[in-house]
Amino acid sequence: MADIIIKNAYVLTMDPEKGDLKNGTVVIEDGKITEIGEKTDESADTVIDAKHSVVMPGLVNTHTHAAMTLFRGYADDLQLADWLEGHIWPVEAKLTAEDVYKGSLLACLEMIRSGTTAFADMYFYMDETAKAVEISGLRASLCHGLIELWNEEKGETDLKEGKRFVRAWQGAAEGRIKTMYGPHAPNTCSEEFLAKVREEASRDRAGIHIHLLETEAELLAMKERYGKCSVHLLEDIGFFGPDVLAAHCVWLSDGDIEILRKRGVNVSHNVISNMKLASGIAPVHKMLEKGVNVSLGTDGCASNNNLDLFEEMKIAALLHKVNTFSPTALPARQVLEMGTVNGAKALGMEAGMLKVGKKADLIVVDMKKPHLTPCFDVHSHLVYSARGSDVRTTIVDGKVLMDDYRVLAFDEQKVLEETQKAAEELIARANA
Ligand SMILES: O=c1[nH]cnc2c1ncn2[C@@H]1O[C@H](CO)[C@@H](O)[C@H]1O
Ligand SMILES: [Zn+2]
Repeated sequence: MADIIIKNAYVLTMDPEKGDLKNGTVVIEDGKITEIGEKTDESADTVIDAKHSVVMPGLVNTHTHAAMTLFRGYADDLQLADWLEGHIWPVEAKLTAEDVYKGSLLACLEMIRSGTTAFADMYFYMDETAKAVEISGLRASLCHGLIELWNEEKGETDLKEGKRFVRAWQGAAEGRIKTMYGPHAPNTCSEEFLAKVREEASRDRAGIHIHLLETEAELLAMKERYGKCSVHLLEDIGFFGPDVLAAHCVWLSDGDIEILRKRGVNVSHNVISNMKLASGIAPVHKMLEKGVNVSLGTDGCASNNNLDLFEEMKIAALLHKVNTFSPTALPARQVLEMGTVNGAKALGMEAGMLKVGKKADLIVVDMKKPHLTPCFDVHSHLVYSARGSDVRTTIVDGKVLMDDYRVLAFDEQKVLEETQKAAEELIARANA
């Protein structure tokens, strides 16, 4: 007997060998996909009728700061340095562990509702984010943000906490939580510190999540300090490898792209954050052409201002078209790959594709909506017309987290009320 059967669905497998099934069935047992086909002889405790719906792999958000939902809409329309140093960091200084728990739980709620099944996060009080992930049922790769700022003592304290976190949570929540090291960026951490982080990560067999060449200011500061850009600096200290997740990568030269490709570095493209903070346009089409693994991230809610990866897919597809003056750049299918397969690869997760043996991390998208009618091409609809709010059912690790728009993991109203209150109190403390 299986656990869940999803029937009567348009099955978008994202598996190039299998393709799509117009009217198919997906069988789930023990957290994994055990069967995909036209029909099944199995029976199950839970049968989901997915008529007029698409079943697809859950989306993977490869760069966010979940608890920053607390700052949603708090500081908009500012220069990045002013935004971060003048507005966000002063409020972050007043954050408590409880705030981070509430903000993270709200983020998990938003992700469950908008079809994200896994995410990569870098922040502080990460035990709290891990607890929120544990309760919500999502999958995540988490790290404590290390912001050394050339202060040896702070570097040591941060690294110690980063290590404690890596060891405490690796493989937790029945394997749904992975941990990484999170040096903030090459222009906020010294060369020596970055080398030390690399060493510790290798020792612990944990990956590394870092912001990389997000702004031109970073590029200029690096050239001034080291006479080379961030990518060359990291290459020279042996930092790169397929376990590195680099967020943004906006200001890359062709030579930098070649280094990232050669080292198998995973790049998280955070198109909305880059547009909102006017950081620039990442050379995504070039990276994809060269074979770099590029996935999608929302970044935190202070620079987005939501966690809806459907929006991210659409805007990525559009921006790179206008930027290259080529309407054939980043077609819908490729953008779907970025949101699913590539994301799962970046986080080293056996998901991102509906295939027998893969983790049962999947979503059901309701296609019986005015903005999704008529439907000629499901891929096109998912990228150009659908929204996160069209997701009706979210399943992670074979567990139903949202069933036909009803969130089961926790009390949704309570999360909304408590986070609103926590955010108001936090801002009041910061302004006191
Ligand atoms: O786009 C960004 N660029 C640089 N830093 C960021 C961005 N978004 C969030 N943070 C900051 O990164 C730290 C995570 O540990 C936090 O201080 C967060 O505010
Ligand atoms: Zn970020």
